[in-house]
Amino acid sequence: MLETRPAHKRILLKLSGEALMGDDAFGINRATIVRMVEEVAEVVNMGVEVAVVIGGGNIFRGVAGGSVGMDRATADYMGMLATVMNALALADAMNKQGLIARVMSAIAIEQVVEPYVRPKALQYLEEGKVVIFAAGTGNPFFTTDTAAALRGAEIGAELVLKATKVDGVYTSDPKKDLDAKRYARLSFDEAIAKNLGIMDATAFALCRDQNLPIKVFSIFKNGALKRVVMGEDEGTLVHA
Ligand SMILES: Nc1ncnc2c1ncn2[C@@H]1O[C@H](COP(=O)(O)OP(=O)(O)O)[C@@H](O)[C@H]1O
Ligand SMILES: O=c1ccn([C@@H]2O[C@H](COP(=O)(O)OP(=O)(O)O)[C@@H](O)[C@H]2O)c(=O)[nH]1
Repeated sequence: MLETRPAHKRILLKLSGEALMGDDAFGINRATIVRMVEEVAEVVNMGVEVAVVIGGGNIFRGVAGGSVGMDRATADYMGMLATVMNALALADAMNKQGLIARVMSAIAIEQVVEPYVRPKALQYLEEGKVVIFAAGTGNPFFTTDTAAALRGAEIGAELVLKATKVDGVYTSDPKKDLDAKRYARLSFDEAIAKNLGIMDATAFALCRDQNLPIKVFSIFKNGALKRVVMGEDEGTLVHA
């Protein structure tokens, strides 16, 4: 008989900023964000506690041309602010879908969103609200993947889910190498040693040290999030 209960109680979902563009050149594609939110709603309605870290590549890319030659830290702060915009759009779409979403920012912008306060985030999750962590880690030279690992560890998530443009971790970048093979699972040590570009080494190392597994799967595949949450065969598991 098929298992009908979720395999995980609390998850940290990392949503790619770039994937929010859909087929557009930059920005947020409405149909894409609505579809993502429907998928999240499905698992929330199954009783899974969901926290989200959202990227910013869709907006940051728009200014990346202008950021050439810019101070790296300044450009990174712009990237973090881009994630705040995405978080607001995502929360709005979630609230329209009937979910209750709360945005918490790692950078203080209190007129816009509340600051990240860990006990408050835990309280929201226990209440069944979706918590969207904005502004990454709040520090330049990091990525939202590392923010996902960090917040995932802080909230005691059982799994970090990286919803991205490819359907798993490959032996090399599948967008450049047609012969790349997908792993069903691999260890953190292997991912780091082989320098697999799907996630940065800081994120992998943090998850490895905290024994927090990562599942990489495609954001474009219908029902993939639910299948991951149900513990079904989907994407690639990176484990200790
Ligand atoms: N070994 C690999 N396996 C899978 N994808 C890879 C690999 N190396 C590089 N990539 C690339 O990494 C991209 C995902 O990383 P990134 O752009 O940081 O995603 P996100 O926008 O979700 O943060 C994929 O679109 C893929 O082209
Ligand atoms: O803790 C963080 C998280 C993000 N960023 C900046 O924000 C940008 C957008 O995040 P990311 O590239 O991870 O988004 P995604 O690839 O998911 O769209 C990054 O390029 C960084 O410039 C940062 O400086 N510190």
